[in-house]
Amino acid sequence: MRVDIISIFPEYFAPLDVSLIGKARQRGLLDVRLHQLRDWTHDVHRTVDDTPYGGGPGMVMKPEPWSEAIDAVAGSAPEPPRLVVPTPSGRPFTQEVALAYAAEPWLLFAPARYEGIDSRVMAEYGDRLRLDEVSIGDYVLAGGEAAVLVMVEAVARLLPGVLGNAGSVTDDSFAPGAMAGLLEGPVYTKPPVWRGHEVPPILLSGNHGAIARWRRDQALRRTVANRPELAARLDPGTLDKRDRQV
Ligand SMILES: NC(=O)c1ccno1
Repeated sequence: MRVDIISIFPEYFAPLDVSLIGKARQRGLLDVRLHQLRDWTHDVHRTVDDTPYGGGPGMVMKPEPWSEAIDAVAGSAPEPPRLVVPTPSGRPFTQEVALAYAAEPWLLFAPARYEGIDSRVMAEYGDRLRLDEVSIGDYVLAGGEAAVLVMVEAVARLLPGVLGNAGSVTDDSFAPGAMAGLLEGPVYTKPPVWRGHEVPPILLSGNHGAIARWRRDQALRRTVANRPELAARLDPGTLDKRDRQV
């Protein structure tokens, strides 16, 4: 997968050089290319923003630098990238969206600063680059860069070969299949007793069927406790009799 990121703070993405993502890049599983938006300005101050039409606080990012940058990166590629713009006013970025992005050969992220990008940029590229305006949560950041880091990590870990243990993906919270719509339950490792806290005996039983049942019960309980709105949306068809007793 190729990932291009256009930003006025490309240095913000240094974390993509470390850990799993860094290793995936070294192994050629992920090709991340960073671009400085100001390289597509033509004034001495390398200006990327201006005051908003209609008045109001803050500044709006000018359309010209963005369109020149996007055209330079995505160009007239026969199979152009999907353009992803992080914004609090976007649709929710969920595990389902991450899975969809992981199936894309090329993503182009356009994190904004200030009050956002002139909306005509989205109108210009909406169809051709399958524009997706997404939000990582109901809060406002100083810019979209942190949201891009979150999305790149959520997507990259789904790529074949990135995680050492592919099973980690199938057991994820929100993963499709048996865990669909459920939060992950508690996890434990050695020692069996720590400061008087015992590991639940079922996990030491070796009874894999009972362990799987216990883990699902715990996932259901945590989902009901922490995300009742998700629990309410669980497909009754996926709940068995035992689930209903939880
Ligand atoms: N919530 C978000 O995704 C976001 C992006 C930029 N600022 O906030």
